[in-house]
Amino acid sequence: MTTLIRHLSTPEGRADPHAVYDELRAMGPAVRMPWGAWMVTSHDANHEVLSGSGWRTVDAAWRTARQPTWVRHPGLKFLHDSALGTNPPGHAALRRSLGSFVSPRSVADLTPQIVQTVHEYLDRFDAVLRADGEADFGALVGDRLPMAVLCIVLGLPREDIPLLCEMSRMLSNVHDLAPSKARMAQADRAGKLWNAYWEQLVAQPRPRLPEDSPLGEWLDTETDPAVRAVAGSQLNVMIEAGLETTTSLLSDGVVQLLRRPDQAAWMREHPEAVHGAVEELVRFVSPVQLMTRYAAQDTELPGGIPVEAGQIVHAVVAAANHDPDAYDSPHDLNLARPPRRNLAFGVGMHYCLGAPLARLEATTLFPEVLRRFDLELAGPVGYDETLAFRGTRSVPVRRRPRPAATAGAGAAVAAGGSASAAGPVVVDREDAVLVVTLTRPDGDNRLDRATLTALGDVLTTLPDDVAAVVLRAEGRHFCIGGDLDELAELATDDPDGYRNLVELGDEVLRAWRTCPAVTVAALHGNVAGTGLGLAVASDLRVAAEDARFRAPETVVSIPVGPSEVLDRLVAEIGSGWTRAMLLLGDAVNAQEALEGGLVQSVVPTEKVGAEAKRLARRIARRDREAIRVTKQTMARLPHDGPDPTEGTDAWEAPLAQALRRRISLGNAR
Ligand code: HEM
Repeated sequence: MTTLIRHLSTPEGRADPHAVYDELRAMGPAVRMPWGAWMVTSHDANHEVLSGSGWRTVDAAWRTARQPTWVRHPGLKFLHDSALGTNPPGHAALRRSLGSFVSPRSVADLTPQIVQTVHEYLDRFDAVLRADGEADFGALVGDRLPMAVLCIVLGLPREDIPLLCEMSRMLSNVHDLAPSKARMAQADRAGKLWNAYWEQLVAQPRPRLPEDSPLGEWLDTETDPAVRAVAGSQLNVMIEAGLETTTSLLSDGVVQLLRRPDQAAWMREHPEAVHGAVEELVRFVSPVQLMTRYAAQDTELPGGIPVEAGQIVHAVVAAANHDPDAYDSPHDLNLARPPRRNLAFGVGMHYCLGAPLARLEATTLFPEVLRRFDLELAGPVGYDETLAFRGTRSVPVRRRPRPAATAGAGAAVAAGGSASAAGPVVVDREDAVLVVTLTRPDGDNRLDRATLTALGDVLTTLPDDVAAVVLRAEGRHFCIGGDLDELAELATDDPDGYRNLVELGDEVLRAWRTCPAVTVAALHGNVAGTGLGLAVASDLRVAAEDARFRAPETVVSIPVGPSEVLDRLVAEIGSGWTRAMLLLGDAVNAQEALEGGLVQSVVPTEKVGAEAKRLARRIARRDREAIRVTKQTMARLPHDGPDPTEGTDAWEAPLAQALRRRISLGNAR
């Protein structure tokens, strides 16, 4: 057993502790450690020990009875003054007082500032990567960003970030399973430093705190003397709890995404599913590996194992989060995994107070890393010695070499102003504005495979310095939808090709919706089916007076299934209007579209392109970063109604059937 546990501290064990956790799990529901404590690895046992009424977190009373010298260690003193190291009845007041810093409301108010900070740290990382060809994501982002965010949340001076990181990291040694004397001594030194820092921070008239500092406000308004007496300890533990954990999630999360390009690609393609994807990363990484509890009285662990009052149990949540009885293929990262609550943020009365904040950081950072960089690991990942945390430190990365560029199949890109006439899509560049024109007037700009591919190419090769993209069309109509004839033929002759084309349509609409530049659609004539989807996936929509909007599918006996078009329609005009458009199939004219929120302005038909370009040029003059962050923030807002992209598979068969029926009836559009 000693050898097995020791292996956890070796570089191999730190890199992959699950081989050991699996072995421990195979030994039974609870395993006795050489130092007399029990260790539990199953999901059920972890859940019981962390949230059952017969268990207590290790507190001052337990320490005094068994380790009377604990009071000599400031780090342990902070811990047992704080919510994290306290049991009822004292715990509730301490937890309540900390809650104000990280309530969902406070986090929502600070979101723009936090999102901005994520970008700022990625810019710094980018600069080093450009200059040196390689950069340590762990040191430059994972280590520092969580502290920068904590400084915003608490209102601490930003120049203190390096000192706070240093102190906090050394102090967190006290949470480890069996910290060495050297690591305890390091924590003790850091504890003294913290005491001096805290005194200076709160000394009246508090010159070190920014004017609107939440901590300053808290110090002015918190009246409970029991809470005030331990304010410094509480703040210290809050920082420790928020730093080490979030660092591991951000750094190790990126490691896992780089190791699994298929999962990274999935995340890129499914921005709408980022919350579930982050929960899976939290489960997979489990920044807190284990937590410790003691039995309040003589009791039993699941499996009938007797435990005496006061005896210690280590709940290995990292193992519980990889328990095959709780998760299918638990050692596979699967960002599309059906939701099931994991234990990474704990469970029960000590459930993580900072979870909304950590989630915000992660849901902002991961997609942004994937959007901005194509990275690979440039060397081994470095982990700390700690067993209690994942302890991810250095993550050396470099840009992945690009395969030789291939020209877009159908998009003709003209760099300096004049557009080429080839292909179903023509692209014209005017400074920071790109004008994309659908040029298949003969086919009423139907979105066939060639047009979708060309549009997709435009988006994947979009230069970074393009601020806005105008989408317009030649001919009588903007776009009358997908090419149903092409789809119907495929549905009959080539099921794979058919499925592939349906997916391509959704992918292009998704890419258009998540385009980093602002998109402006100039809409005239008929705007129908997938064409309507392109319109509603655009950020801004200008309608010509002759524009008519329509979702004609049910009129021609085609069922409407979960799709980007449906998702966007519900988000933009609400489910009532969407229902009316889908079920009646009637055309909505420009004025009605304006009233229903489908477009934001209506202009004379001959001016629609010029008006869209005017808006795009206005956007191009704005601060690029402010626009980008705002667009991202908007994309995060939930819309009402269920996720319409769920259950796509169930819809594909009826659609194919309907299309085949069209062919057999010779039912041309
Ligand atoms: C990915 C990031 C994070 C993870 C995985 C995580 C995990 C956890 C876990 C497992 C617990 C329960 C400990 C126990 O039951 O003994 C906990 C508690 C706590 N966490 Fe987090 N945490 C994270 C981020 C944060 C952040 C950003 C903050 C603060 C801003 C924070 C503040 C706290 C506090 C104050 C507690 C103690 C709550 C109590 O005892 O009532 N955490 N966290």
